[in-house]
Amino acid sequence: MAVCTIHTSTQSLNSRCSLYTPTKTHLGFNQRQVVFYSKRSSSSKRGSSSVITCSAAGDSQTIVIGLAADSGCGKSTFMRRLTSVFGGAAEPPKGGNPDSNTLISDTTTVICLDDYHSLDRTGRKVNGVTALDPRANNFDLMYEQVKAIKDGVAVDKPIYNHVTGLLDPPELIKPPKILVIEGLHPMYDERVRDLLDFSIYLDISNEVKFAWKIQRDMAERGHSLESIKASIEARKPDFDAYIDPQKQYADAVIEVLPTQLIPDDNEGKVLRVKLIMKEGVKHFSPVYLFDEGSTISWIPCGRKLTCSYPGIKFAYGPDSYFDHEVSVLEMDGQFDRLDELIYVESHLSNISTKFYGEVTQQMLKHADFPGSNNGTGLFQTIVGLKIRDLFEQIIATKETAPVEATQA
Ligand SMILES: Nc1ncnc2c1ncn2[C@@H]1O[C@H](COP(=O)(O)OP(=O)(O)OP(=O)(O)O)[C@@H](O)[C@H]1O
Ligand SMILES: O=C(CO)[C@H](O)[C@H](O)COP(=O)(O)O
Repeated sequence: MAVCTIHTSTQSLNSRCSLYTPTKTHLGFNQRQVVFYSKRSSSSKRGSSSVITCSAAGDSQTIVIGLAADSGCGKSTFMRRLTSVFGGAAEPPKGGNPDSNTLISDTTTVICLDDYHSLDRTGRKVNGVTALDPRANNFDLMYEQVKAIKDGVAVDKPIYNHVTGLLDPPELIKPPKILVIEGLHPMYDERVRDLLDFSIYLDISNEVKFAWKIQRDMAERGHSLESIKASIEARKPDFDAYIDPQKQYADAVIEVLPTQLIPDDNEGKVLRVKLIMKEGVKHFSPVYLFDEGSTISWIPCGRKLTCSYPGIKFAYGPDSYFDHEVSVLEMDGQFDRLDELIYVESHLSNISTKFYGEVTQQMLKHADFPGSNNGTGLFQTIVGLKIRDLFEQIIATKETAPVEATQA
C-alpha cells in the first residue's frame, strides 16, 4: 500500500505528523480510525513503543530483507558488504542515541532485531531465559512495526542498549527503499516471515563459530577462553531450538564449514563455504558455474589463479534442502591474490553484476573485511548483488503495473 493513498479531511500525510494508534489500525489504514496529534505523542514509553509516526509520503513500498544468524556470525560484515553494493556509507541515525544499533544509508536501513528484546539483561537473568528464547522478545511489536515500515509508515522503534543492557527510549525509523532486519529471529514468527521479500541465513558450523568468537572476544573484548566456551554452551540449546530451524525458510543460506582440503584440520583458518540458493523464488535466479543445472567440480588453480597449499576447489550442482529444490555453489580454500578473482568471476553466471568484474571490484574494495580471501566474502558479495537485482526488479514491476486508485 502506498502512503500517498492516505488522506484525511484536514491534512494529508504528505506532511510530517504523528499519529497514535489505539489499536492496530495502521495495519489497515482507514482515515476514520486514526487520531492525529500536532506533536509527537507523549505515550511513547521507555522501552516500549505504541506510537506510530507517519513519514513524508513516498510512492514506493519498502522492500524487506531478513538476515538471520547467531551472534558473532558475520551479520555486521555482511551488512557492510551489502550497503556498499548500493553505494554510500551506512551510519547510525544522526543526532540519535550513540548506542543505537541502526545503520542508515541512502537506500538501506538496517535494523537489529535485538531492539525487540522485551526483557532487558536483568530481566533475562531474573527469569532464567537467554536472548534467543522467544519469551525474551516482542514479536507482536516486531511484526506491527516491520509491517508499518513496509507500508510506508515511520515507526518509533525501541532500542536495546548493548552497553548498558537496558531498553532505551525509542528512535524514529522512516521507511527506506530497502529495510534489512538482521538478528536472531527474522524468520521465527510466521507473520514477520511473510513480510520478507528475501531472506538469508548465515549458517556457521560450531567449529568455525568457536574459532571466530575466540578471535573476537579474546582479542577485542578481553574475555577468557573458559568464559567464551561457557557462553557458547549456555546458548546452544536455545540456538538449536529457536535460531537454527529458521534456515529452512531462507531463500539463500551461506553455510561455513571446516575445509576438506586439509585432512583433520582443526585450525579453522581455511574454510569450505556453500551458497545454497532456493529455486523458484520470485525475482531471484540462482548463480551457476559453467552450465546451469549440471554437476560441476572445478579446481581453478594453475595458469590464471595462484593457489598456495591447500589450493582451491569449487563445486556446483542441484540438490535438495529441507525438501526444497536448491542450487548449491561451493568454494573450499582461499585466494592468494584477490585481483585474480576476476578469473573465477568470469566463469560464474547469473551474478547480477552491472559491469564485467564488479564482484572482483567489490571484493578488492573491502579486502580488509573478514572473509575477503574466501567463500564467505565472495558469496556475501554475490548475495548483495542479487539483492540489488531483486530490488530493481520489484521496482520495475511496480513502475509497469497499472496505477492504483489513490483515493476512496
Ligand atoms: N567471514 C569471516 N571470516 C573470518 N572471521 C569472520 C568472518 N565474519 C566474521 N568473522 C569474525 O567474527 C566476528 C564477528 O563478526 P560480525 O561482527 O560481522 O558478526 P555479528 O553477527 O554482527 O556479531 P554480533 O551479533 O555479535 O554483533 C568478527 O570480528 C570476526 O572476528
Ligand atoms: O544474542 C545476542 C544478539 O546479538 C545478544 O546476546 C543479545 O542481544 C543480548 O545482548 P547482551 O549480551 O549485550 O545483553
